[in-house]
Amino acid sequence: MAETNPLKRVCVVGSGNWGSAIAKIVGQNVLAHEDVFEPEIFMYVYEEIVNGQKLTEIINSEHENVKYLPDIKLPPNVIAVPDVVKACMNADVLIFVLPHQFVKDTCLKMKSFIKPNPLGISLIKGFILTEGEGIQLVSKVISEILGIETAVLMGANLATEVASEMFCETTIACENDSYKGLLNALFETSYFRCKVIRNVSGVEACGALKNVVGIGAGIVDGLGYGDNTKAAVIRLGLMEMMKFTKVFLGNEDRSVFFESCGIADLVATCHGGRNRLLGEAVVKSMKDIRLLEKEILRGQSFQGPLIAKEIYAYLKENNMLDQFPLLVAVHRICTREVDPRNFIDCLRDHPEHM
Ligand SMILES: NC(=O)c1ccc[n+]([C@@H]2O[C@H](COP(=O)([O-])OP(=O)(O)OC[C@H]3O[C@@H](n4cnc5c(N)ncnc54)[C@H](O)[C@@H]3O)[C@@H](O)[C@H]2O)c1
Ligand SMILES: O=P(O)(O)OC[C@H](O)CO
Repeated sequence: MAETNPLKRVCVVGSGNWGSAIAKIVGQNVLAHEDVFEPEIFMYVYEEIVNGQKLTEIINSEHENVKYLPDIKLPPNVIAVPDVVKACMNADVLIFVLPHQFVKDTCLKMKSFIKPNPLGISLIKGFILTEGEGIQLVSKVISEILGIETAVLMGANLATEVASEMFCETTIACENDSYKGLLNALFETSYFRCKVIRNVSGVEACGALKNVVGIGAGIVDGLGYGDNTKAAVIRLGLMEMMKFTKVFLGNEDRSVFFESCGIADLVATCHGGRNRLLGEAVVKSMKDIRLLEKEILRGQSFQGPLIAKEIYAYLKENNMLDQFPLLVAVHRICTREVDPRNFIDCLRDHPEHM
């Protein structure tokens, strides 16, 4: 009888700023739990040429993702693989950490090649908008395409700070309690404190929505307002996040907003996130946001504008635009339909004040 390997093989699907930072943690943790995991992990890298060399070759020789997470060494047991099928085919655990617009295509490529029942974990903060189907949670799309159970991990986790081992917390959500030990073994470190809860959809909604509020925080920074105004953006943004989660998901569990994925991630993003940078840039320059993304992030991506568009489509279809003025204004400012200077009116006239 063929022997089955009891050790679990882990694959990280994605290798941007956050993908590389989490690969560092997971790479170290699989070595610390050699009775549970295979010692090597594969990291799927969307191949590109950097300084005349393939990025996968640079990562595998220098153990550094010089483009997306420079100056941070990855453990040598993190192996960069340019073919997603080869990266995922023997995996028992699939960690998804791609910008959400690439999730569907990537999962469709993986679909026929994965093992029967791997556990998926999505670290992706976004929604997926499909023509005719509306918006969906990323974890749901992964689960539907691949036929797997998908947990989520979201929190106040600016990747560069995590990679530099500055203390932070995160929230993991999984409906199946039996995975709790495995999830802690994969992700927890002395500087990355994980709390495992059950509310998958609530945690994921927080992760997506805070990116849009983060742009709003950048807009008030760009307009020259101070901390009180930013606090108003955070508060009104949080109220809209709670309301959206209730109407979109029927999820009324407010406790999730007090976890790291909720208020903490909102505060971190509104102060130090890439989406905040975009909001500020949109006020100071009339350039198209895709050009700003290229100039400011040089390959990384702002997820906020796409998420704002996805939310806008949902609200429009459901005749609820007037109930979410902050989320709607961010979308209209990003598309240049509305002058950023009008953003303060939307805060002043917000229904929360009525
Ligand atoms: N960066 C952070 O601080 C952070 C923290 C928490 C969560 N997140 C979330 O993690 C997710 C991934 O973000 P990131 O920061 O790791 O990425 P990133 O924005 O740094 O980089 C973009 C990535 O997309 C890849 N890519 C480009 N075209 C592609 C294609 N056609 N197919 C597949 N991949 C392609 C690039 O190679 C690169 O790895 C997002 O949902 C983001 O919101 C980011
Ligand atoms: O840099 P941002 O705005 O994409 O936010 C990064 C993380 O989501 C913060 O937790």
